[in-house]
Amino acid sequence: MDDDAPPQLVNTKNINEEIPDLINTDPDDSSSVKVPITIVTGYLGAGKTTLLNYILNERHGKKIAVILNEFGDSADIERSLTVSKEGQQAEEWLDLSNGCICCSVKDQGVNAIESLMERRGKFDYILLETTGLADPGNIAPLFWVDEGLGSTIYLDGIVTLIDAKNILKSLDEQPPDTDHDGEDHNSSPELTTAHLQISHADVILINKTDLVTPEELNVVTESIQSINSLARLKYTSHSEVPQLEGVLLDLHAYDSVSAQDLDFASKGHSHLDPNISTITLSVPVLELNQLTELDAWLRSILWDSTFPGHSGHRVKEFEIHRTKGRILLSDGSIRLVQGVREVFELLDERERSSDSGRQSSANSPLHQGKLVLIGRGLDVDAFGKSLRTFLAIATESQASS
Ligand SMILES: Nc1nc2c(ncn2[C@@H]2O[C@H](COP(=O)(O)OP(=O)(O)OP(=O)(O)O)[C@@H](O)[C@H]2O)c(=O)[nH]1
Repeated sequence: MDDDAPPQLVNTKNINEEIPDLINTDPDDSSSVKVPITIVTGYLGAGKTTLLNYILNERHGKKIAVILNEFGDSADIERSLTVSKEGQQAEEWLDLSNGCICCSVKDQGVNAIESLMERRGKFDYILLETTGLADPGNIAPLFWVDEGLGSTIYLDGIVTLIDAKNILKSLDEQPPDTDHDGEDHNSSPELTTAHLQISHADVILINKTDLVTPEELNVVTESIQSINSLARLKYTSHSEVPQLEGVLLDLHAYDSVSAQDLDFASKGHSHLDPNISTITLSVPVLELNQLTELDAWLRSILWDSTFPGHSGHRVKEFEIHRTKGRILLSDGSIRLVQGVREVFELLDERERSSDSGRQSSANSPLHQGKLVLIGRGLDVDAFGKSLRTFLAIATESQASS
């Protein structure tokens, strides 16, 4: 964030003195409610800081805490997890005139959030701006899994900003040979940071639309949708998003899966990018006991990057960044599938809709289940065949035993 922005900042050096007032033992108050966090990512210069300044200066009725830091890659996260709190705390806390608070942190990713949570009650939303080189797939599971930070925070969504003028160049860049942790766990020399930021996004803001022609914008849109057909797209100039609610914030992207989103993803977007794409698989109506097989199939493709029953060497055939699905069961119930990289959940829709206060009636009925996968090297026919075969073999062996 620029040193000279945003305006009207009031320095709250003595913020710690206010903490006792914020601690409330009433279980019904805000301190027992999980706080949503939205990750704002995007390549260098895409407009992330401009977006946060915009949000911090708008009157939106939310008390938003912003964290700016160097949440770059898994090596950064590990470092920040192991550094003691007294270590290299480099925070600057600012109270903004519209009720937001802002925390500028350099390399204390997880500690910054823990320290922020000590100020609960002062804010009801967290925005985390990552560096331009961050891979959101490394960061998202920190807030999603139900332990550690995940017990006080829930991941609401990942917003990726795109520089409409430069994105095609960024997608063509030669990526580094390995990740920062020295391991080639993406196993793909073809994917750039820009690919990863697009493939993990729940919302994509195509920014800097003032710098391109409508024709150029169409090409950019097609390229992005060919990578990630699930994300909702929004066009912006100077990162201005007049309505935040439901567009950037409060998406519930990790605890709900709407039939409309899956329908949209399967609308046959072109496969322009040779490396990475979105595929949609139809899943037949399953018996309750077939969920075990579905779970085993998902573990194989997400944990081992290979189809179950694959003999011989376990080579990584593909990599999956994002998984979403609605599975219909013969008893009329629905299971939701949510995944980021190897972390995934199979959720009962009824529980989730009451959890998140959302009603599933917003979802049009599907006659069969759907599973949407975003990742590298995904061949829709091979995946469909593997899933059908695996479920059929399991059903046959259950019938004969
Ligand atoms: N013309 C134009 N310029 C923009 C727009 N959005 C942002 N900018 C400018 O682009 C530059 C980079 O914007 P930032 O918001 O700093 O981008 P960032 O993603 O935070 O950049 P890094 O922190 O370096 O990754 C700034 O000079 C902005 O004023 C836009 O929609 N149109």
